[in-house]
Amino acid sequence: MANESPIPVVVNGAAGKMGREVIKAVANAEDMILVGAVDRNPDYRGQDVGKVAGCGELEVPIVDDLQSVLVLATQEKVQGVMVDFTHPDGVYDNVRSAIAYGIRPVVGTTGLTPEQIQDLADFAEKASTGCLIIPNFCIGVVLLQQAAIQASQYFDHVEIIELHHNQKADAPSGTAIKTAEMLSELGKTYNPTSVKETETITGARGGLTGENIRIHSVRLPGLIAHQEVIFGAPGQIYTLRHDTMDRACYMPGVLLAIRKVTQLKSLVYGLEKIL
Ligand SMILES: NC(=O)C1=CN([C@@H]2O[C@H](COP(=O)(O)OP(=O)(O)OC[C@H]3O[C@@H](n4cnc5c(N)ncnc54)[C@H](OP(=O)(O)O)[C@@H]3O)[C@@H](O)[C@H]2O)C=CC1
Ligand SMILES: O=C(O)C1=N[C@H](C(=O)O)C[C@H](O)C1
Repeated sequence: MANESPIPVVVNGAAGKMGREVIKAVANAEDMILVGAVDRNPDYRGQDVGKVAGCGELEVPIVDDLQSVLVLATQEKVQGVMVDFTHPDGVYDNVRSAIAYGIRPVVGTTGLTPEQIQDLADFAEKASTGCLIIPNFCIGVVLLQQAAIQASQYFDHVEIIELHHNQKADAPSGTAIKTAEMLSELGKTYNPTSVKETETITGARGGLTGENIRIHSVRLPGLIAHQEVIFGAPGQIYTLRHDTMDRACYMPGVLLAIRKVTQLKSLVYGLEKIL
């Protein structure tokens, strides 16, 4: 880092649960400089984002106009990065805007459809701009996914249970969708059925992915983020489980992504691809 300029970082969703953690992490990273904080929640408008995040004044006010912050970021000496932890309803437009301004997106927000991800990939490719979409920044989750891929060579039956706090907007979780996609990479058809099933309560068997894997979503206060991948075979059950106890667990992955995206010229989907 010695003589290099710090990476200018804009945080979108800065007043949210994840946004506050990112503000603290970026403020403490010597090779990054926070240049903008955006959030649509009117309760925090104009407030210093460092005070909101609980890490002391940073002299960066929270604003609700992403475009103006992106324009400001383009004035920096080196190309900036936008970290997005907002909401499924706005993330696609946020990412398009950032790429249009040449600001590289690091996207933690889940809920993008496969079509939206493909469209953003095409847009990033045309603009030769790096973009990272990471459904889960936690290393423990990547390890769980890799163990699941290994187990899937030997098990034909698998279901996923994801459990989250009840403020979560999207279901199933981005992590569960990505896990099912990763299990499909072997080209297997999972869960061959031998009986005709009837659901007397719609949804009782969970949501069925294109990989023929069922995902069950639990939403309760008291939870943060948890996932089980359960494999079954005659006479045995193999369960993989990951538990998030504190959102700080995502920060090493977020900082890594901010650094890595500056070296990319296209869109990459998944933390496992940049480790
Ligand atoms: N990839 C990962 O590792 C992780 C991903 N996530 C994902 O990150 C996202 C955010 O999670 P979390 O921090 O818990 O959510 P929060 O609701 O706590 O925070 C989101 C913040 O962003 C604001 N916001 C929403 N939409 C916009 C927008 N279009 N422009 C500007 N600000 C906006 C919200 O305001 P308001 O309250 O007014 O809506 C809120 O202040 C979710 O999609 C979640 O699934 C979460 C944890 C880890
Ligand atoms: O909303 C959350 O909290 C989380 N969302 C992400 C997801 O949908 O997978 C990542 C993690 O599970 C926490």
